[in-house]
Amino acid sequence: MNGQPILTLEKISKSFGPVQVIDEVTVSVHPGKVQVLLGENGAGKSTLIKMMAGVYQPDGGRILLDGEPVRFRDTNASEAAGIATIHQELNLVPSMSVAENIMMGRFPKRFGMVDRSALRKQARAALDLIGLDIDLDHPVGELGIARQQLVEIAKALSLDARMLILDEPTAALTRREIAALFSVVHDLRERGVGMVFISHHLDEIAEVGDSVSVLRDGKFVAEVPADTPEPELVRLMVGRDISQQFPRRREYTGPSEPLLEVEGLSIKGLVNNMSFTVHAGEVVGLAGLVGAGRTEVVRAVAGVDPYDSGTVTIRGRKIPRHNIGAGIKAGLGHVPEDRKVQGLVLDASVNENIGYATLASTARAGLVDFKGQRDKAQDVAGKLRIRMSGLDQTVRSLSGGNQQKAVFGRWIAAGARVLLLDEPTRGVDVGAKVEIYELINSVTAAGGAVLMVSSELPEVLGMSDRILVMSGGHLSGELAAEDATQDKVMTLAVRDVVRDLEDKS
Ligand SMILES: Nc1ncnc2c1ncn2[C@@H]1O[C@H](COP(=O)(O)OP(=O)(O)OP(=O)(O)O)[C@@H](O)[C@H]1O
Repeated sequence: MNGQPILTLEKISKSFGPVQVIDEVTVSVHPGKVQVLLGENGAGKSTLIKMMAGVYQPDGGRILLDGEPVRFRDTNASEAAGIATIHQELNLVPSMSVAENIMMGRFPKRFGMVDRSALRKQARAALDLIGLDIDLDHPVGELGIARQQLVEIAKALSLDARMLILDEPTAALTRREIAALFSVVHDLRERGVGMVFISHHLDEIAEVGDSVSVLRDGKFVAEVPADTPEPELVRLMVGRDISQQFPRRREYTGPSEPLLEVEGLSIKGLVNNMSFTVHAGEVVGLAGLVGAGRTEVVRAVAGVDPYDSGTVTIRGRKIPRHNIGAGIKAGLGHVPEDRKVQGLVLDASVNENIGYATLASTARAGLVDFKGQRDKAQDVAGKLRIRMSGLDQTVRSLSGGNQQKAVFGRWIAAGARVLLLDEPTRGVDVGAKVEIYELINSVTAAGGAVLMVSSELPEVLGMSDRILVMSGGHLSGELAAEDATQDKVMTLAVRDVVRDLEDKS
């Protein structure tokens, strides 16, 4: 690539204790270009961007800023050099307004008081940089994640950032929001901003990237153009071909008894009279648009949230509402949408997190069998290929995708018979996705039942035996796997939206 890079990591290495996580990796970020970082979960992408941002210091190699060696002691130093990171967990204060967030730490003053009108003017100018037209006084916490992200980008640009690091920015966005984000990215590229982009969605790479640096096990594998065909990217990334993206197999031949029965489930304003059954050996996909009520159904069934009426029956046992423990006892496992908030004890070890639901099942004669539990955790972590230094590593320091595998592992270890999966492969790389699908197969092959919410339609179509579609809190239809297409699912998903529009016109 021509021209001087903004930033170069040159033969950079990093270890945590005895574990070398990055091994002599070189990567450059050029003005007006989007440099994609690609690699499996745990390959070292986050560690690399943390060194660009001054969160971590490398143990070997050099960082060059405009061709000159530099050392970022902390994030303030990298920010002063014009480098900003847009994290997955955003850094905004939810209760404060859009304008206050953008101007945080640099409120304009007049006669010793905050100059509100100057504050609004400067914040508006920041939003104008990316053509974002939102209410300056709106509390940030009430905006959707996509808009919060754009506010953060506007804030960074108003602080004169000339290089943006976008860490899995599309993971929690809808298609339309992704399109809006990409149009901002294209715009910034025209204006000469350099960007680093991390995503596990290979189809986004050609659309948004210029060049791709592929990492495997902390080592540089190759740098290729962003329009490299996806199968080739996968091969570079995981070191093998993935022949079948959705390897659904129906191996269960036992009786198809109902394992999960939901009758007339209603939550005021969110879910209206949902009834459905999931049988032994079955994967049922729950599809719908964001806000259709899918997660609310799953959380109510799992006992996380209360519901107003209806019943939940697991393996013939009626489960009291709002009672997580009763569900677990009946064989229920829940992989929630937000693993950090609901799924994991971040400062506990992998062993403890996986074992959390298992201790009871491996107890012998009423005694807790720690050794048995540990063996089981080791076995499950191995099957899931959780990349870790050992079972005692804290979950907080695992890479994002490996954290997701740990939540999954808990229920596999506990032998859950009914799995509720809410976006089970979010943040998970293509190779590990197939591993998770294989685990879903093994649960159903053993006579278990799976209810899966996913915003990725190909995943729902590829892995479900039956698809329930929700629209506006209702069950708007059901499709057998053989008959389901993206179009048919979408038609059912927007049914209530269309009806509302017709009623209004
Ligand atoms: N503070 C830490 N202490 C110990 N090990 C760590 C620490 N931070 C990261 N690691 C290890 O470094 C490796 C690389 O992690 P990193 O988060 O960079 O991967 P990643 O490529 O971003 O993965 P993902 O796609 O899952 O987000 C992992 O094996 C992780 O366990």
